Amino acid sequence: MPESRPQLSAPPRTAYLIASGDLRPAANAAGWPTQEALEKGVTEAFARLGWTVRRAHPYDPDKGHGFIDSQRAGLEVFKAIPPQAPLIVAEAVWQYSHHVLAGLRTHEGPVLTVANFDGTWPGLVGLLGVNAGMTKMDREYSTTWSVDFTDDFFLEGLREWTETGRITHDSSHVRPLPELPESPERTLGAAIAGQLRRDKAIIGVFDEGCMGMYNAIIDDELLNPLGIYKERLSQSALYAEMLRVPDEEADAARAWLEQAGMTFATGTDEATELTDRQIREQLKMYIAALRIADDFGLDSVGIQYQQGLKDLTPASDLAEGLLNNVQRPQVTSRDGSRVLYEGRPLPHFNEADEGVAVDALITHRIWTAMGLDPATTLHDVRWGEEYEGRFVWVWEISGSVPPSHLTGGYAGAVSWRQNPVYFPAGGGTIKGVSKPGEIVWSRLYIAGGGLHLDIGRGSVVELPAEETERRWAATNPEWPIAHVVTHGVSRDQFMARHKANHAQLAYAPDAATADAALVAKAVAFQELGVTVHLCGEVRV
Ligand SMILES: C[C@H](O)[C@@H](O)[C@@H](O)C(=O)CO
Repeated sequence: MPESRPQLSAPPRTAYLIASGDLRPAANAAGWPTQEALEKGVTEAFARLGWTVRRAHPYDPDKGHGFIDSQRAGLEVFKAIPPQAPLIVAEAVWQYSHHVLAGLRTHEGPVLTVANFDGTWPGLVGLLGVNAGMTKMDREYSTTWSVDFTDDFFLEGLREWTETGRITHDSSHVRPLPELPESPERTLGAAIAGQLRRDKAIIGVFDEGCMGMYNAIIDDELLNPLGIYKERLSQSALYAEMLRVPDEEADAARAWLEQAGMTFATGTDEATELTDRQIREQLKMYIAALRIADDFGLDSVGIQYQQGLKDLTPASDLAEGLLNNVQRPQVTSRDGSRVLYEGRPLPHFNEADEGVAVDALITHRIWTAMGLDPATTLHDVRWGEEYEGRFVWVWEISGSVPPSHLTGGYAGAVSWRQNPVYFPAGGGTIKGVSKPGEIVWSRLYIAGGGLHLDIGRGSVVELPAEETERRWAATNPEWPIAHVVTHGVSRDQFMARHKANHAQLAYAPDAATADAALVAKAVAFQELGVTVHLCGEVRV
């Protein structure tokens, strides 16, 4: 018989604190000082309310951090937490949600996720990821964030949570998609949805479940009614195909990129610098991904890259940004007889995020039908600060965007080595500054057992070069940056509402065209049975 465990009771005015971490030891050790500062700020703020914060798991001196660094570790930690205790999930780094979701699923007390509003490590990204995981599993939670843990918004939120077990946020910026008048965009959206349902499409997933992102897995039973089916592929097959690509083909792709104006910041130290060998392997991955996509007739593809591949070969980012761009080095079938996906992107969903896969596929089709640049990408919702009186987000995906999104296009794209903390085998990014312009932003997510889309308008704005450099230095300078202003959505409204670590964006040439494209996209999703929410100032 399994032994029963004694019932643990929750002490009064005490919250337990857990910290989910990365799976990669280097990332956990590097982010630990920032996590300590967050926990100190949170503990002091609770103390002011007469509450004690008790850490539920210790710092490990051998590992150099105090994060929960595996699902198993998470299960063990939860055994010692009284089931009814108020529980804080504190996140200052990127974290793998599955480390704690099992425990959170059955925990009976109120849960509060909290992050430092700071760009040093992707803690806000981690917070949004775990929130989205709990949203998908219908686990109730509250969430908050703070720059220095002394502001009224934060303290008032903690007071409310300690008194009621909940924090209420302002969601007055969200409304359902209303009945829309006849328009060419409405017709287009409905037609794109009809075609997808009728003819169906395939998204190819090279290993599902990247970095513990439970929220980024869309179950087939939710996905298939949209007409979208998964082709489950293995990263081993991708690597095997890379081995078949001759050096000359990869080198021709590199020559094409350099001809187009892209530069590579290369060196010779494999451990810390970007090398010609790494770039060659990355371009073999680009070619191999297109060939496998062609073999399986894919409409979109995603490479998770992490677990496994990161220890074998350089980062997938260079391949990913190129796949999402219309103009890119030409790739033929293995026998050289056919150009693959000629003159168009093969929409790629980074980190195998299937919410991105669906969004990118539909965006690609609508933007193409409207004669717009269909290049679309996700970004991490990384951080942000006010600049001259308005809040400007740092949206910064961890490696690459399609070069047409950058000021200067390929000429504005520089490839830097990925950070050894996350990417031991190196590889180059596609770094640059996203061009100023009008955008449609969105996110597909699972809530209440169904699919939802939040969609809004925004602008990518230009900031002075020094401000861009400051923001890069405060985050990851090797990654592409977008200075995003969300229309009619404040920082706190966005943070409270957003159900993903990622946000999708696509450009339009002017505001009126962006409004029209948003209508077509919203209608397409609605026709597919997705519940559409308009966020902020949106003209429909
Ligand atoms: C390298 C990092 O782990 C990133 O991959 C991470 O911050 C994310 O992109 C999460 O969306």
